[in-house]
Amino acid sequence: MKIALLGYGRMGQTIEKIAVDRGHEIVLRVDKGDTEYDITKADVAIDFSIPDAAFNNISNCFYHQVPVVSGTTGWLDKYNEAVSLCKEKKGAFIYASNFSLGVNIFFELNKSLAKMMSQLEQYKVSMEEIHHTKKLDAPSGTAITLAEGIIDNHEAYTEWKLNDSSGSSLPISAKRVDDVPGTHTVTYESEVDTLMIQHKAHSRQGFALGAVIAAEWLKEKTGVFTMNDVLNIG
Ligand SMILES: NC(=O)C1=CN([C@@H]2O[C@H](COP(=O)(O)OP(=O)(O)OC[C@H]3O[C@@H](n4cnc5c(N)ncnc54)[C@H](OP(=O)(O)O)[C@@H]3O)[C@@H](O)[C@H]2O)C=CC1
Ligand SMILES: O=C(O)C1=N[C@H](C(=O)O)C[C@H](O)C1
Repeated sequence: MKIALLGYGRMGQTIEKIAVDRGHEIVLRVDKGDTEYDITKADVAIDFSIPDAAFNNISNCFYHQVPVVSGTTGWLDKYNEAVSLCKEKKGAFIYASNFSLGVNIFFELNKSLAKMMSQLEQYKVSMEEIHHTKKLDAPSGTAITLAEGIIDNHEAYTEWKLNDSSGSSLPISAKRVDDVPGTHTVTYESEVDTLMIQHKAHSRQGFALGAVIAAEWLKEKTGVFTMNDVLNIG
């Protein structure tokens, strides 16, 4: 499979190694300032760029009918626009805030737990995410997906807020520490005990492998999909 990498930073370079190990060829590496490139030489594009660039990178793939997998976070105010454009241009698209297989299981576990805890008023929920200091967005895309999973399944919460537990807000704390690839913790606390679920990435390998698996799955499809479609869960 011929792959275009849209964004050749920490994730782009990790994806390259895994893709080559799985027998794929990288035919294009696009980074800041690269505007004149031929996306059509790729069978599939993988976008791990920056919040300000993701929507344009993804749209360009739709205009040229190149299937695109995006893991860039912090641009989701334009997600619905991207979905509409994909459908209009008969493109193929998967976005995930986290491509690691473990986190996608964690997302489902989080929803089931929220449904059960919704019946137990004595427990208050909070979330924490920890990432490296170079991360541009806060809270992380993964934390937002986890928060949405709780809000959809727990009666007491209607929105999430950074460090604010007032009213029906689910508080998220975002910490930045050198070199941490990504740790997410959901905590339910009562007066008598604490229940926690956590996913801790040991490196970027898991995110990159999931993105390559998603690209292999998407290559000859048309439509808008999620990692649940790829993994057949949820
Ligand atoms: N969904 C998931 O599983 C995961 C998502 N992420 C997300 O992926 C994104 C990238 O993360 P990471 O690799 O760590 O970040 P990096 O900063 O290491 O890489 C981003 C790259 O994008 C480049 N870039 C800037 N502008 C453009 C543009 N217009 N087109 C293409 N590339 C451009 C940057 O260049 P320059 O440095 O010169 O500006 C940089 O090389 C982030 O949004 C992060 O949150 C990260 C890990 C997992
Ligand atoms: O920027 C990162 O590094 C990561 N970003 C994603 C996010 O915002 O959730 C996924 C992962 O946690 C690493």
